[in-house]
Formats: sequence, C-alpha cells, structure tokens
Amino acid sequence: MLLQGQRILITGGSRGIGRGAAIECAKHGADIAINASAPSDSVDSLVKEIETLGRKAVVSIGDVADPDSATAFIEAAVKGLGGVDHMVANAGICPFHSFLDMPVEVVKRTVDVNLMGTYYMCQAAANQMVRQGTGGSLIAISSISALVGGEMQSHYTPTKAGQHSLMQSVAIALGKYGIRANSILPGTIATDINKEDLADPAKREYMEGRIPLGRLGKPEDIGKVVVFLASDLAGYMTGAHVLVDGGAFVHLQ
Ligand SMILES: NC(=O)C1=CN([C@@H]2O[C@H](COP(=O)(O)OP(=O)(O)OC[C@H]3O[C@@H](n4cnc5c(N)ncnc54)[C@H](O)[C@@H]3O)[C@@H](O)[C@H]2O)C=CC1
Ligand SMILES: C[C@H](O)[C@@H]1OC(=O)[C@H](O)[C@@H]1O
Repeated sequence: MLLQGQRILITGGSRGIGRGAAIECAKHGADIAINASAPSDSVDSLVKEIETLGRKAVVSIGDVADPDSATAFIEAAVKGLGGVDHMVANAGICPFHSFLDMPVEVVKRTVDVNLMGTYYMCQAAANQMVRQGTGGSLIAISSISALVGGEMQSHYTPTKAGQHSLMQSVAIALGKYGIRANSILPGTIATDINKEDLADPAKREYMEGRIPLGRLGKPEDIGKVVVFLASDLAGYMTGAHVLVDGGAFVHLQ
C-alpha cells in the first residue's frame, strides 16, 4: 500500500485514464474525490468500485473550464474526505480537426478545458494544501503531444505543452510548501478520446506499429504511474515529466 489514507482528487475521473488512476490509487489505500462534467452511470459504478475496495469516494459535478468548479471540487473533498493531498488534473478533450479551417470555438474550448481547467484545479488544490500545511502533490496528465505535433491536433498539442510547462513553474512556486508538481506524458492509450480516430484500421495499425512494446496503452498503465508520483517513492521528484508511451517517442525507425 503506497497511498494509505491519502486523499486524491481526479478531474474527469469517471472514464478512461482518470478512472484507471482512481482505481489504482484506491487499491493502494487512497480515498478518492472525482470531478465529472455530468452525472452518469459510469460515475455511479466508479463510486461503487472504490467503495468495494474499502475506500471513500466523493463526487463533484462541474465543468473544469469554469473556475467555480475548482472551488466546489475542493470544498466537496474537504467536506467528504477531510482535506486534499494530491490533485490529478486529467480532464481533457481532443476533437481532431485540420489546421487551416479550425473553428475558433474549437480552439478556445480545447484551451479552456485542457489548459485553463488544469490551472484552476491545481491552483485551488495548492491553496488548500498550503492552508493544511502538510505538503502534497499536483500531477498533470499531459501527453507525448507536449513534445511532438499532430496534423489534426494543432489546437490540442499546445495545451499539453502548456500543462507540462505549468507543472515546471508551479514546482518552483510550491517547493517551499513541500508541494511537488509533475506531469505524466502518456502515449496512445485506448480510451473514448481516440475511439473514433482509431476505428480507422490503417490509423490504428500505424499507431500500434510505432510502439516497441507492441500494444496501445491501457488506463491502468497510466494509473500505476499516478500511484508512483503521488507516493513517497517519488518524494524527491518535482518539476519532472514521465513519458509513458511503450517506447513510441524514441521509435524513429
Ligand atoms: N488516450 C490517450 O491516448 C491520451 C490521453 N491523454 C490525456 O489524458 C486525459 C484523459 O483522457 P482519456 O481518458 O484518454 O479520454 P476520455 O475521453 O476517456 O476521458 C476524458 C475525461 O475528461 C472528462 N471531461 C472532458 N471535458 C471535461 C470538462 N470540461 N469538465 C470535466 N470533465 C471533463 C470526460 O467526461 C472524461 O471523463 C486527457 O487530458 C487527455 O488529453 C494524454 C495522452 C494520450
Ligand atoms: C487523442 C490521441 O489519440 C492521443 O492523445 C494524445 O495526447 C496523443 O496524441 C495520443 O495519440
């Protein structure tokens, strides 16, 4: 048990990588607060799964692009779990679209959810951790796309680079409070975000062919690294990024 009694908040936690992180953290003894954009069966089933693991689960409904959702999420976690030890800024969108005709509202929404949502949530969590005076950590679910481009991702990749940069700056700002800030850079993980894109057999084959470990990632592959970064095993890591991509980034030829 690496996270016994730790209180971990996860945005967009009901599905995909967020859900995988919630379950892996609960398996390691953490209590979990989930932010979700709307009530759903998947939120309800996740709460049951966490409780079956013997841990507490709290839900806060809100759009991460709205700064008030961050305040509400922290309040719900303090009320339901007694405080905040870690924030996993995971909620994100990637509406694939070509660059030359990118609608301005798609760019703005992607920046608001992915980057601003991370900013608001991490700032609110850090303020709570400073009030508690017991340290903690922030973990942004950035992407391999912080380091490389994508033809249909000109609106998305800058938000992932932005999350990575944000963690570097807040690592400096928060070190004096014992609060660490790191980012995880997943490669291609099979979730709803890319279901449609990877439904094209040629695209899927190309993406899989780039991965030396021979398969797309699973949410738990990322959840396990969230456990590590939140735990004392990573107690001297801050301002760092961890690429979790099955080797895709280094595979030039
Ligand atoms: N799946 C992949 O290959 C990769 C995903 N990522 C990142 O991982 C994060 C999670 O994505 P996945 O689990 O893959 O996708 P997903 O679509 O399964 O999950 C995204 C979650 O974010 C939530 N969400 C979206 N907009 C929201 C909003 N405005 N407010 C609150 N919640 C919101 C969704 O409801 C959902 O629960 C994203 O930030 C994504 O950019 C990074 C690298 C690779
Ligand atoms: C949504 C993409 O399939 C996925 O997200 C990322 O951040 C990477 O670009 C992956 O390919």
